[in-house]
Amino acid sequence: MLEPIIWEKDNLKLLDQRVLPHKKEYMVCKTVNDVAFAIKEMVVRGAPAIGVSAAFGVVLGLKEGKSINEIYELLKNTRPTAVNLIWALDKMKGAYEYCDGDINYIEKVAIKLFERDIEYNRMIGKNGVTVLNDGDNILTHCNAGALATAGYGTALGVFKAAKEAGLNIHVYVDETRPYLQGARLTAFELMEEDIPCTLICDNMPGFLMSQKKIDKIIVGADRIAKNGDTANKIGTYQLAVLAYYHDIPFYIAAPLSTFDFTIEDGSQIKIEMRNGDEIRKIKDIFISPKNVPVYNPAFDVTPSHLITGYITEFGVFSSVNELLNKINEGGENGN
Ligand SMILES: CSC[C@H]1O[C@H](OP(=O)(O)O)[C@H](O)[C@@H]1O
Repeated sequence: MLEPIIWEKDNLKLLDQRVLPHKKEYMVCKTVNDVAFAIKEMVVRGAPAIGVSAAFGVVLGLKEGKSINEIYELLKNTRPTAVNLIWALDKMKGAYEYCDGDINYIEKVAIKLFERDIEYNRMIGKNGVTVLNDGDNILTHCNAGALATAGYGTALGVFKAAKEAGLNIHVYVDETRPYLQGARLTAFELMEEDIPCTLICDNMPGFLMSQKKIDKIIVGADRIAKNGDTANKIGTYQLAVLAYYHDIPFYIAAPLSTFDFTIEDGSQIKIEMRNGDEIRKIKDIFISPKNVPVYNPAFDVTPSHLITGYITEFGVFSSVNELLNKINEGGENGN
């Protein structure tokens, strides 16, 4: 199993996703500033992975003697869209206040968040298998795999669980410009897992759908509002529109920590705008005029009416209300 995040007591090792798949290098984070840099520069990326890394960043910051509020603000301001970041920071701040700053207790909380992410991902995987059929061709976008989480994956966790369940599936992987999470990370993960996949350009899904070559779409998420509107990697919305037009089921795979019940709908989700050179360049080579104006939102928002279902650790739900009812019936653990 890939290990994107390794906690080693006094440092946090993060697999540098900027150089995958051809280089496997770890950035060793010894300070909270190192972790903040790693999140902002996408050394580590993916909503759950960002949250878990920030949790360990809190531990490193406290060991440096920084105040919890200073650490919280530093990490909170790295990337604005994935709610898992603030969710993890709130968990860590709550633990700090509960144990009055006992570093050993706080470290245990961070480790628990890491372990639970993997556990919940496996549950998401198993629940996701129920929406698949043997022989399905599934399209995914960006990377919602081990590299986007503590080490198993949400959307890719479904594909892993499907393989473990003996289903023969095939995955179309779009490249996902400009950071190329699909081409560089998802294709890498699926090849490592020996899950049949085909890499396509971002402009090809519509043609595949018109040929009826895609049976389902499963993607990850960065923030899901109370009404089910979902922020995910830029390009997700247009896939959902195409899926709706072609009557193809469109699923979001995400843990409860990605749901933001403090916001009513997607209009309240802050969309991260990233540096224009991410589009102007590929591997530091300009592919456009150096001073061409650029628009580079890292995410877009898919309205809930385009989403068939939400695959979570509690099960598969057609709406967020259905998920909330399940949780309220069975308590936090949903059973
Ligand atoms: C497991 S959800 C991962 C989610 O995060 C990605 O964004 P980024 O690579 O910019 O951190 C993308 O939206 C994925 O769906």
